[in-house]
Amino acid sequence: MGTRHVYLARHGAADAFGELTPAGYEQAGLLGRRLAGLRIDAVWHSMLPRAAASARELARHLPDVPVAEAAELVDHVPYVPGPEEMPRAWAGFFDGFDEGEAAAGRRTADALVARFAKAPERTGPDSHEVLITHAYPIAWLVRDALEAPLTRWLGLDSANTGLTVIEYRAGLSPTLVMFNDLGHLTGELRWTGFRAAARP
Ligand SMILES: O=C(O)[C@@H](CO)OP(=O)(O)O
Repeated sequence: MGTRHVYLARHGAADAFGELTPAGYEQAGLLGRRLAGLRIDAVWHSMLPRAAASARELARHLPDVPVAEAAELVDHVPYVPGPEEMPRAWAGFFDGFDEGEAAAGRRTADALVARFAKAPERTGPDSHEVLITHAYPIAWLVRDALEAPLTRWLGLDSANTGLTVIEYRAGLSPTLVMFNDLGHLTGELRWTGFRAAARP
């Protein structure tokens, strides 16, 4: 049965202007080395500079693999919970979000799923794509794969270059193979840009 292998990663660490930092380049290079042993058909990236630079850097380890922008991978808030489903801890986060922004985010989220989260034909060939994007689109694709409630994208954070793998097969629920794996990073690079409060 044809399997669509999707390797998702958040870009490397970025500065306050959204540009990749030296540590971010190192993280992206290490992710490239990790992926170098795999068959990869294409690298797609968000149009934002931190994602585009990460994709180019990791692709140095993937000779002859095409690298291209995909509009659906842009950073966006995929779903704004309604008042009755809003987790209390997140309520302040959505202050100032108007309906137009929420609708635009939802359209992008739908387009993201339509393009990258669909199973191939049952008899189709395997495919292997790397997507370099942002924390919220990754959270949305994981939520979609788990068929979890729409609000469940909240709290599914990714570290810089954290690797998430999802496999899609016709007629089956998607398989979440790994989430936010940092096995390619060592030492301080594991923690650069990491947002969890429990940093040692
Ligand atoms: O700002 C953030 O927290 C995330 C949201 O997706 O963006 P980025 O992964 O680009 O840092």
